[in-house]
Amino acid sequence: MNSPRTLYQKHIDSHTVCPLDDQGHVLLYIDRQVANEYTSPQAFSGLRETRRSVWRPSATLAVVDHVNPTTPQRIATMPDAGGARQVSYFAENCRDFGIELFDVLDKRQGIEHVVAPEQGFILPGMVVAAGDSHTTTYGALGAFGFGIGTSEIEHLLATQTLVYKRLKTLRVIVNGELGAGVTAKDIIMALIEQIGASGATGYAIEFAGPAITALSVEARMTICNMAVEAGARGAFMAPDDKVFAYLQAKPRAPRSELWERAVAKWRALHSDEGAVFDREVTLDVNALEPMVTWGTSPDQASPIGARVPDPSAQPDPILRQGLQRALDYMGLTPGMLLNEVVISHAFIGSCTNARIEDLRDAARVVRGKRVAAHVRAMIVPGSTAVRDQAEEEGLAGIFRDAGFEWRQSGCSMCLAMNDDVLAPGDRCASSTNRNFEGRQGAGARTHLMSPAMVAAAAITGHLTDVRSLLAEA
Ligand SMILES: CC(C)[C@H](C(=O)O)[C@@H](O)C(=O)O
Ligand code: SF4
Repeated sequence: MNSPRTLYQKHIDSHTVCPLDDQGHVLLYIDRQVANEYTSPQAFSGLRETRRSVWRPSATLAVVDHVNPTTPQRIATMPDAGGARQVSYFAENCRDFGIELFDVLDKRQGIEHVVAPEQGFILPGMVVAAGDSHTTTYGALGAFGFGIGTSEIEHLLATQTLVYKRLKTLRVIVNGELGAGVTAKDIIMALIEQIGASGATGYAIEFAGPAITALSVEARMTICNMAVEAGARGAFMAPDDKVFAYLQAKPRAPRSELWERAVAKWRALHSDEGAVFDREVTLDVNALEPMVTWGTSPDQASPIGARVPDPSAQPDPILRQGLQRALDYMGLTPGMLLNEVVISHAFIGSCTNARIEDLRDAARVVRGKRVAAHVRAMIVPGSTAVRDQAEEEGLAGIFRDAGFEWRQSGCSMCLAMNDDVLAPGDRCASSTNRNFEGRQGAGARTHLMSPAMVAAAAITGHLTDVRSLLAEA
């Protein structure tokens, strides 16, 4: 009898072309890849120099997302010369190598990790690699996604395979039931806080447990997306009926008999009873509060009701120094209440939290209220399709009426590679995934939180427990 296997082992076993050594390296077949204008240019240049072609052009979807502007009116020309070059070289590469491209004027454009699932381009059981670390997002669909570097992109485009080293497995079991106003973002932030920003380095995470099954597919994407902030190079969840329902009507999902056969296969995509994980972590979310970061690493986070930590209480001198540096950069005083931290900006966007459900969550908080006078608040939908849907549902109107800027889709202020950049000293409540120094602009300060929490901060002008506003409504 075969020994029980984890879902990770099943993904890797079914995609192993051949083992390469006895150190765990294999040649791994990759079903699909997504490419963006920022990390693909050198890979294409490499192919050009060596006169190689793309092995399977239909396995690649190309999306412009990192550098394009998000000004309310869509424009084909990039305002910045560097960005313009990246976008035009990307288009040239896609044309010459026969790859389908969603350019900025395409109605299907958006952030790659929002667009690929919404197109049904990613299906359960697939192994997906891309030149972007948040490719882990696809784990929510029962696919195995991970980020790769530029030379690997070149290898992948040329051969549809990668040299891959097996990871260790970590199962995160999430128990309990989320309270009102507490979301998937808070679960993943609490996990990262608990295990640390490199707590899952070397591991693939499988998320399981009742609190995960209870989540919508989009909420599960938030968790898999941010798992990379704990160091995981891959995160996934066993696909269930919710995933199948999510995928069924998507443009590129299989149809009729093929669909039935696919679903029957996908039902076997779970860890076997008795499968052994290298490590297991349990999280209980019954008492979980909305989380916010106060530092410059995603694990420097606390429940909104807490205070800014005091470095002098940290006995380890190295950790104490790191903590002090984070607080200096963030301009925070030890002991200060988190919900008294005044913000200048609010940003709802990114592949972590700018899907339609995120916008609905935020709109629920904002409806009938005004953004605080000293705050500049922006909404950058995760994709053009999300933007259109939000217009149709009347969410855009709610945001505009409240004083939010309603913009076009892209990575935008998640990493400030276009002209959506904060100034030194600006302080932003942000629904994104990284709060590193300078992430949203040199000298700018980022507080990560859920989109509903960003909405609450935008309204009151300071970090705020969203539950207090929901109770009022
Ligand atoms: C630009 C890209 C390499 C990067 C990533 O890999 O994640 C970006 O998307 C980010 O979020 O920092
Ligand atoms: S939205 Fe942010 S995290 Fe996501 S791909 Fe773009 S830059 Fe990276």
